[in-house]
Amino acid sequence: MRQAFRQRQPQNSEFIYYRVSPLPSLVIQDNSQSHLDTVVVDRRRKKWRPSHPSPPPPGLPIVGNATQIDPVAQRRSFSDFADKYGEVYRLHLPGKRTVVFVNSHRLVDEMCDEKRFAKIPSGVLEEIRNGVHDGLFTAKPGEENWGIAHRVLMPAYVCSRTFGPMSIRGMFEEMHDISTQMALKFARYGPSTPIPASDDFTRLALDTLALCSMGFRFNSFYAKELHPMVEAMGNFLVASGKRPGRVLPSFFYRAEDAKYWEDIEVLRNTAQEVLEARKRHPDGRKDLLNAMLNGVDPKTGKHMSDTSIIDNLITFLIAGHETTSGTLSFAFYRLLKNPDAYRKLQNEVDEVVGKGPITVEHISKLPYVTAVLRETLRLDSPISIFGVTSLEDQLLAGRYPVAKGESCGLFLARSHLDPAVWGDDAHDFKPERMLDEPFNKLPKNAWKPFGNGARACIGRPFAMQEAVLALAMLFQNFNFVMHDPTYNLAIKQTLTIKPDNFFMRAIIRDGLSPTQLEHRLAGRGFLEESSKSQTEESSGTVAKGQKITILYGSNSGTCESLAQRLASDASRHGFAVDKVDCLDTANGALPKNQPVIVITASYEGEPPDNAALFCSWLAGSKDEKLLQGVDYAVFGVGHHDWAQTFHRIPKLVDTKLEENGATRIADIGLSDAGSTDTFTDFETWEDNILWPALHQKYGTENSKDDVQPAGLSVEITSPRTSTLRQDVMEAFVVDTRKLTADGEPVKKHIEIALPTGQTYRSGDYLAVLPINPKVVVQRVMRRFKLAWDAHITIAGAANTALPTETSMPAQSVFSAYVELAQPATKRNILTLAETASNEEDKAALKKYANEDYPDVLDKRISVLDFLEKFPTVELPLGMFLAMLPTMRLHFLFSTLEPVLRHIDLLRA
Ligand code: HEM
Ligand SMILES: Cc1cc2nc3c(=O)[nH]c(=O)nc-3n(C[C@H](O)[C@H](O)[C@H](O)COP(=O)(O)O)c2cc1C
Repeated sequence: MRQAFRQRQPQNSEFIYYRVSPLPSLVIQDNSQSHLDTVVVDRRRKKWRPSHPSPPPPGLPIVGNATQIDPVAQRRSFSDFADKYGEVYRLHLPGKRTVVFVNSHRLVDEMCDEKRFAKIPSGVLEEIRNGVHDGLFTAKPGEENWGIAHRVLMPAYVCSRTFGPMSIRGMFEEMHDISTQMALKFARYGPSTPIPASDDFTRLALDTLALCSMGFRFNSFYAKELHPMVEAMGNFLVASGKRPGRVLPSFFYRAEDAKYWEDIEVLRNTAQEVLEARKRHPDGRKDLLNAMLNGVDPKTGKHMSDTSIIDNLITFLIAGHETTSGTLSFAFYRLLKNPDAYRKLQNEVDEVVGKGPITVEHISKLPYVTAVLRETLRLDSPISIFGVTSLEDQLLAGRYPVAKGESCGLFLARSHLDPAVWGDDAHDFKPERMLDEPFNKLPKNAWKPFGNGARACIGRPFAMQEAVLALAMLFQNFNFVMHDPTYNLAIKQTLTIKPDNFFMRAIIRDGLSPTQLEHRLAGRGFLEESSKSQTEESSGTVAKGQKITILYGSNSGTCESLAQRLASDASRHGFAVDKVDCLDTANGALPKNQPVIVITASYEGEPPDNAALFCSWLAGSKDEKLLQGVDYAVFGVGHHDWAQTFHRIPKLVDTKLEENGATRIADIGLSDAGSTDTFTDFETWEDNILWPALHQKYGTENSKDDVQPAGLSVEITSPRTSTLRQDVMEAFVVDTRKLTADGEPVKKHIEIALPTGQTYRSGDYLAVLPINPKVVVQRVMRRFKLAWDAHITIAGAANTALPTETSMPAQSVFSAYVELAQPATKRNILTLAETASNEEDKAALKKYANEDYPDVLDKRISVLDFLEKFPTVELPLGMFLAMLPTMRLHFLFSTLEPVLRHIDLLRA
């Protein structure tokens, strides 16, 4: 039985008794109580006064707060709790488990005291332990293998030449090898291809770890399929994440469990093969496997056992890949959202590394790059929470009780924003606060992305060297832009967190081709290329005319469409468009020997999202020779409502380009979107100012043959008939007339012009592939609560004549591909009855399917009619679609003689 203990309440002079569960005592579910709601009152004293004003998260019996934690976004749930309950709260989980979460620096600091709290793997870590046992990450306190591995490996991780048999520095070349693969992949994608940041950084981290830890190449940048070990690891981690949340008896998870153990076997067998191969063919590689094989524990004199080596080989992959890739992905996101930091980082790389190859000596000379990573790890710690267990019954901050053996979570996503440490701008990305001097003065335990004490991350120097190298190499050779400039951080959570759906584009700097970049990265000097494109670059001309670059800064699309319009006009004026893209793609690199036309807006006096990096670079440059040789013209769009900053950005770009040595070839054009038509203003500027100035400067002239605006190349298809495999052609209805009086059943005279090549004789049938009336389609959209522009994609394996694996507007599907008016079949109605939530509706529907079915046929009651009549029916859209016949031909019979190529019909 655990010890009860006493505390004097600050608010009054009474003693109250806390006893920590699971004692036979009363659990208070009282709103007046502290966050730490498991405080239990001794039965003798039912009265208990709060030590803190906020209530705990109210939970449900048995499952406690489990249902309030979003299983795919736990971090968000914990943040919401932190908003509501402050610096500390306790959650109740199934199995009478409780976890105390701390969100402030002062409480994290207390929990970092290893005499009071220790890491004892539980939850997900316990599941991972099934695969890697007492490996470093999942070992329990006091396990011998942890001590041996820790002491053998610590020197290997120390980032200095003077320590241990090998060091992280010795792994630089192999890290460089994998970073080069990634850089070349970016280069070969080209500037327009969206790069899935998290995926490519995961490839980088995995391949680097496998190569540096065991000399093994996953070749993720080349292989389409994942290596079996990588796949098994992914499955194993996902399963480990799910297993702690199980609520049913294990019998129900037999298939999942079998797969889980199978994946563990794949991981262990692969690691074992690597180990045995190394033992058979020892080499002098400076990798972790050799460090583990050859290292001797200075304390016990023991070597690591084979099992422990295998456990730790897998552990490195698990602990090191998502964490490092998440850090790099977040760093890119933060840099792209903070142009000043982006520019400072790139300037530092340019100054320190220059244009030559990056060497290991550069790594420690890039303080700003390091600061960017530290600041990223503060705001977006990939492991945003780490756990410890209380070693005794104790009070936090002298007032919050925590029981011996109770689990605790140090929630870095909040403690890293504590204004007491980070100030009011804690949410801002400011790498300056992480430069060595301020960083070294931070309060103890304020920055904990790598965990704590003896159980802190052993891979920290490895990860930092790898990440600094990747950032330096990428920024030395590329500029980056967000693929979607309006993207805002969304988090994907697995074991760690990473940006979800974050895509960027990479534009090679210095006008290099991918081949030239390859030479530079390999330190082989500059490669003169004799390719056609290089020759064209220097002359500035291509077969179709003088090259022109068009750049836009645009959030809501006006300036982008003006840019596209200018591009489509260019050929008529003797110019060939080299590039139309956002201004950020020209950050630090404006082309020479060709005119550059800039079209941009302003937002609250700031640049549009896709021009921020460019403007930051330009505003920060004061070198009248920097842009010599660049010819430019600017058109700006603004709105007079923003009087103080009206046209601020286009005017700024226009003057700063000139100040930095570029030549203005036409006067700035400006349009006020609030008072005139911008497109007309633009055309006037184009025709009266821009093209004449360009002709004068470049000696070009308007094309004589191609005087019409180019327009877009358009292909018209009509996929419905081929998808539905109906051999019909388009015919025009020339005339329709109603032949019957109002109130009588409608009869119409319809006159149709036959398509070319079609003949018709009296008595022939006419087949029509109809379209459902708009009002009926609207009824479906309403019943299924579909937005007017909703799209539907039917999965490929479905048995249907409808198009699959293609996103189609729902309106088109319901208008043209399915029969909506078909009377419901008995089976349809019985299915509807099954999905009705109300017993009366079920009974009524069953009656329709049986004795009243003739009525259904008589009145042609469709599935849609039933759905509207019985709102309690919850039919999934997919089932509804499956019930409907695909649109078929309807046959009409003509009563009259064909007249020339027209036929006349009577339609009843
Ligand atoms: C930026 C990248 C990384 C971050 C943010 C990170 C973060 C962490 C954190 C927070 C812990 C403590 C977990 C806990 O207390 O439960 C940890 C432990 C660990 N990490 Fe890392 N890690 C990173 C990279 C790596 C790499 C590259 C490796 C392998 C080379 C690695 C290997 C380990 C190991 C083996 C442990 C367990 C140490 C022990 O308990 O003795 N980590 N890491
Ligand atoms: C939130 C907001 C802020 C704006 N701020 C300015 C401004 O500071 N100066 C200005 O001249 N126009 C301003 N405008 C007007 C836009 O620049 C103008 O609507 C322009 O056409 C937008 O171009 P885009 O569609 O290419 O993004 C602002 C518009 C919005 C919606």
